[in-house]
Amino acid sequence: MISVHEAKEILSTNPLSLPDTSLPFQKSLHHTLATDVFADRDAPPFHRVTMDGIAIQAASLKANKRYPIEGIQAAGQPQRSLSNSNHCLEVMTGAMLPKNTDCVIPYEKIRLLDGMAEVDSAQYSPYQNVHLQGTDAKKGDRILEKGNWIHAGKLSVLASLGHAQVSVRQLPRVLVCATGDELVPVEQPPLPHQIRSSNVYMLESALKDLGINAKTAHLADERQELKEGIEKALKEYQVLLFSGAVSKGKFDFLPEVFRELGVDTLIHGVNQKPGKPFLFGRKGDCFVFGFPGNPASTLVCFHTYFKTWLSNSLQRDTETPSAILADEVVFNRPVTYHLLVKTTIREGKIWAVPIKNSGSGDWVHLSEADAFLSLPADATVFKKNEVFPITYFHKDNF
Ligand SMILES: Nc1nc2c(c(=O)[nH]1)N[C@H]1C(S)=C(S)[C@@H](COP(=O)(O)OP(=O)(O)OC[C@H]3O[C@@H](n4cnc5c(N)ncnc54)[C@H](O)[C@@H]3O)O[C@H]1N2
Ligand code: MOO
Ligand SMILES: [Mg+2]
Repeated sequence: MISVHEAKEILSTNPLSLPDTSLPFQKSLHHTLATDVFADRDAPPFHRVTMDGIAIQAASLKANKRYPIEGIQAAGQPQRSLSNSNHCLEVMTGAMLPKNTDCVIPYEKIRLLDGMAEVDSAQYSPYQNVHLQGTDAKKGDRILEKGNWIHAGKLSVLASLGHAQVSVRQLPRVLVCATGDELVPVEQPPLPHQIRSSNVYMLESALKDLGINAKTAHLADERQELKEGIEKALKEYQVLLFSGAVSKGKFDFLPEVFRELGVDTLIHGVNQKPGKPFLFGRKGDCFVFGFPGNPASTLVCFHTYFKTWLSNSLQRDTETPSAILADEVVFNRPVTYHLLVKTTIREGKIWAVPIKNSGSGDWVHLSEADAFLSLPADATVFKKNEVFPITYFHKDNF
């Protein structure tokens, strides 16, 4: 059976080819930038007032000096000019610093009386409380890079730079398909031998976190139904995510049906726990992921394989975070062990606390985990304080 590393190699040599597309910037959230983005002007574009108060010339300051007020410079008004160096203009946060002034004194440090502003002290220097033009970026500077993931902060940069349309990598059309005769819809009371379908919603939600609005389906453990459903889906979607029916059972028809439909199975079985029967294949430009049906297996394989593969296909910049194991773990089998954990931050470090659970079918304790550590196959004792790669379930980033 191949290792996790070998499986990832196979995935990385079979990327999905995704064209670039132009989107209104509000719709670009969670997409990957396809171009660098440059500043169209300085940031800030003018000397920006940072406190509500008065603007004066710093050189004119004396303790208890009274400045006649010439008027108000509000945010959004063209720049005013101070006509007398012993006068002041009231200024509001976000306004242009008026011409012939170089310092802002906040209202809390002055008294307003009869059209005058009296200052407390002379302890102000030039450009105090002023955000100087071009401090953060100069016109032409690169602000965002191709491959950046667009989150709320980056989306606001696109707005600030006037990118009403933005060039991004297209996200794939994905179908999430549950399999199994035992599954009933959430709204339906299950009979004693039935369970509620949950993995499909788990995958649908995990995809939403990546900006992908997937369609969902449910196919019975019935060869012909599976064949017809999948044949159609292979033509309509770029990615099919299945949960269940990939192991050794008499009704685990997926591997066989894929073969019959001409899907080239590139991975079936990985030396890992959970998720041993994981399957990956392709037919032309349509890619197929068969996640083992146990809920923890489905979720761990989604993150380990699908997410990594998508990020690679999108040429997105990624990080490989790690965390400190908070308790010793012994695992006596030579397989990669994806250990469910809950993370906490203590003394500025990320600690991973193992979640006790009864195996990959235990969805109750799965919900307590926010990540998993991947413990290597070539060791059995994993000591407290050792550092291992971590994958987060809920982190926005890849
Ligand atoms: N003889 C062997 N048996 C099994 C092996 C093996 O190697 N040899 N592998 C085990 C492992 S590991 C796993 S994981 C499971 C994987 O099974 P399948 O992918 O074939 O999935 P199913 O048989 O369809 O279901 C397994 C389990 O998961 C539940 N399930 C499935 N889909 C959903 C869903 N959408 N929502 C909620 N729960 C779901 C299903 O009811 C079963 O309980 O096989 C082991 N067996
Ligand atoms: O390895 Mo399976 O994925 O645990 O039940
Ligand atoms: Mg099975």
